[in-house]
Amino acid sequence: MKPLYSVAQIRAVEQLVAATLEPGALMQRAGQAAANGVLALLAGQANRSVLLLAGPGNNGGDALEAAANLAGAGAGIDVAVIYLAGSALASAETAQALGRAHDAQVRFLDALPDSAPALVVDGLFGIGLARALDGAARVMVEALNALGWPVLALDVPSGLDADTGAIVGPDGVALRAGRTLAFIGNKIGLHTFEGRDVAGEVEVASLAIDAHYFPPASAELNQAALFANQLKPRANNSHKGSFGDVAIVGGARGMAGAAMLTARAALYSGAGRVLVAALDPGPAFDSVQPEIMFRDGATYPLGVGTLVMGPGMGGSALAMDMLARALPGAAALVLDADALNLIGASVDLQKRLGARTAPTILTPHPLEAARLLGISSLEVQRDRLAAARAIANRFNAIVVLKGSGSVIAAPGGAAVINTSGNPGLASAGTGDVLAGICGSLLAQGWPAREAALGAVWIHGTAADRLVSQGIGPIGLCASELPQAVRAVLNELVYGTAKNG
Ligand SMILES: NC(=O)C1=CN([C@@H]2O[C@H](COP(=O)(O)OP(=O)(O)OC[C@H]3O[C@@H](n4cnc5c(N)ncnc54)[C@H](OP(=O)(O)O)[C@@H]3O)[C@@H](O)[C@H]2O)[C@@H](O)CC1
Ligand SMILES: Nc1ncnc2c1ncn2[C@@H]1O[C@H](COP(=O)(O)OP(=O)(O)O)[C@@H](O)[C@H]1O
Ligand SMILES: [K+]
Repeated sequence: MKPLYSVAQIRAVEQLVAATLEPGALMQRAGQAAANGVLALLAGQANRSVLLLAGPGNNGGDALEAAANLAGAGAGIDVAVIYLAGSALASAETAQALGRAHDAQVRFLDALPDSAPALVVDGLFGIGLARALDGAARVMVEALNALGWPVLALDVPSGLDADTGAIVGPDGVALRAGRTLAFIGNKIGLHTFEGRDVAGEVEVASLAIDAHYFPPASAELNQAALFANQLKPRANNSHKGSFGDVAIVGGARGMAGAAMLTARAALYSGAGRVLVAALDPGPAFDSVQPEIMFRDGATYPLGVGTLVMGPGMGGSALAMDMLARALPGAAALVLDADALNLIGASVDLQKRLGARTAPTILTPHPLEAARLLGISSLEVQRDRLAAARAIANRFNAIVVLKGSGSVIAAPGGAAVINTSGNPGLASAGTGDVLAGICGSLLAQGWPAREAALGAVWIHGTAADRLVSQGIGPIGLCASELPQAVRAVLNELVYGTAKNG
């Protein structure tokens, strides 16, 4: 498991452990871990200067401890500190760390130096950040963001909400770090919304705290281990019926492409047979992918198999009627795009959705999630975990809240945050592909939660693979994903993929 903790949980662990140790011991461990991290990053570099920013609280204390350690490390490092003391008295631990930094002959500066240090260490604010950055801290963060000097954030990049991944506002700023060294445990907000961009690569320094001090994690990071029990090699004696039927219900006039992308994704991720139940007579076949069959949506039986409803479905009376018929049925459902918008606008459809007993996956992007919850997309983004959980609980379904750091939530269960994927996916049609993978895995017998976890991980990993081959992120097309999805899935099942 790759656990994620809330700030409240980390605080509780900190209190329990601190009571068993000498005062300041945890801060000293954090400072030592930070210094070790800096030394590792400086290995082999000619530039040996490090600038540490220390804020008024204990995050600042960590930076001061790290500065003292680096100055005393005998590694030829030029250590400079900018200490932005607050109006209130520093904690005893931070005051002690300040004394150690002075004793170690660390240079204290009043302003940013003229030339770039090898590394900036951000100890301005950690989990105690209570409001948007202002005054000197804000000026410094804006200047550093403009300069683009490499930054190692201690615990949390200053300005970021460690619970939600939002930049603390209103009108807030956060220091963009290339790396973050999280203390005690990994934090939710480092991995979703703005968090991935602001925190960069995240490493955890547990400060030698024993596992028994930790509560059950409030979330975890997605990894192949979470769905590995479904990755089964195929029997020789199998046939197309062994791997399920997926019908894509969509493709209203002018939007056939969305349904085609979903169908191709379902095919390339292993469904036995893939059909498009089209809302518009449109094309009779897909000339690129002739394996896909086409049916008239109006008469298609909606009560069996696996249906992916929504891609290019539109908001017509027929679309509404098909949803009303499918929701009470026994078909496993993936509901995406227009299906979600229709449900968001209809109390009757919402009731039918909530009453379902067959497997159901909802794949909203933030605006679709907002419509389902009757709030704004900004509110969804401000707490993505809470939004995904609320939809899962309200509609008794597995939910994938899409976007950077997609959140997968199950009713009453812990949420999972996905780490694969990149901005190459930020183009029209990639969500249709995701819905197709979800439907395909459901049709192959995966339980809904594993299907969602697997689909999101594979979809993101496929995009990462394409980018590593020079295909994107700029200009990566949704139609390029299915073949990469096939490669990733086969490697997972037949053993050569990294189970990251
Ligand atoms: N305790 C321990 O054992 C350990 C703690 N650890 C470390 O401590 C960190 C948490 O420390 P923390 O609680 O002191 O909070 P921190 O993030 O330093 O900021 C709070 C300070 O900032 C102030 N302030 C807040 N917002 C502000 C703003 N916008 N603009 C200006 N000021 C603002 C606030 O004062 P306020 O003005 O709100 O009264 C307060 O002075 C944690 O992330 C980890 O790095 C590790 O060493 C492990 C052991
Ligand atoms: N910056 C990003 N990083 C990672 N994944 C992303 C990013 N932007 C978009 N995605 C993913 O791409 C897909 C986009 O889906 P969606 O918004 O529904 O697009 P569409 O409806 O046009 O297909 C989702 O799976 C989403 O998580
Ligand atoms: K910080």
